[in-house]
Amino acid sequence: MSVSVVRETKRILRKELKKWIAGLTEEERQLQSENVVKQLLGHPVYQKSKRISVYLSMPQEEVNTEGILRHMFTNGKICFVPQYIGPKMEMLRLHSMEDYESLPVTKWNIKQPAEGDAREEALSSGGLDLIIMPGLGFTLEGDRLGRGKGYYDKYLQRCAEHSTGMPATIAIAFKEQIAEKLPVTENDRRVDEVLYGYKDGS
Ligand SMILES: Nc1nc2c(c(=O)[nH]1)N(C=O)[C@@H](CNc1ccc(C(=O)N[C@@H](CCC(=O)O)C(=O)O)cc1)CN2
Ligand SMILES: Nc1ncnc2c1ncn2[C@@H]1O[C@H](COP(=O)(O)OP(=O)(O)OP(=O)(O)O)[C@@H](O)[C@H]1O
Ligand SMILES: [Mg+2]
Repeated sequence: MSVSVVRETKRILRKELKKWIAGLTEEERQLQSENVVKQLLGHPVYQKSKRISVYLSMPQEEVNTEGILRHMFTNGKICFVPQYIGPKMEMLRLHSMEDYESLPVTKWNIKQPAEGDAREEALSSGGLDLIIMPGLGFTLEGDRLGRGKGYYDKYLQRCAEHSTGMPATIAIAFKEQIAEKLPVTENDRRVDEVLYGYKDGS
């Protein structure tokens, strides 16, 4: 597939996946979120990680990460969250649930630290052990379709070039976000593992 065909295919797939997710009921999304968060909290890679980046979920669109935040703050993990400004994304320190609640939302309805908010930045303060990855679609081999700005691909590229080294990556998803195959280019980085929710709670 040529680069432009991949780009167009990704665009169509993003639209389809957004529709799929929007078609789930609130209850289904909540049950799957609880299930996949439980899998993550029991995962040995999460358990041994200290410095962890987690995305702040968009209501109705993504696996809800509030349970992860609560667990991190009560279990001595050091929490970093994305801040995207223009083409660039950083991971900045988040201190508590109160800190989380007080964050402003971006024009895409994502909670994040305001521009100019002076916070510890992950790569200049020791790097990350684990990144919990958002996205619209995933394969079980770790291919990932994001929201189309390349923020995470570029961030992982920076991590790879940085002295603190490459963090582990675990994606969390609704089972409806799992695809057999996804179009990818050479900039797309695979995630180490994809965890997804089961509606029956098993
Ligand atoms: N919760 C959460 N936070 C996150 C991400 C994410 O996927 N989930 N990101 C992961 O990257 C970064 C933000 N990524 C974004 C990617 C696209 C658009 C956006 O403007 N989307 C529009 C228009 C797209 C366009 O103009 O081409 C849209 O979707 O309608 C916003 C943020 C950082 N924070
Ligand atoms: N490491 C990189 N360096 C430079 N540009 C990159 C890099 N990774 C991705 N890009 C560019 O970013 C744009 C969006 O990439 P892509 O369509 O893969 O986004 P995505 O993976 O869906 O988004 P995200 O990573 O933000 O969730 C593409 O034009 C791509 O070439
Ligand atoms: Mg990509």
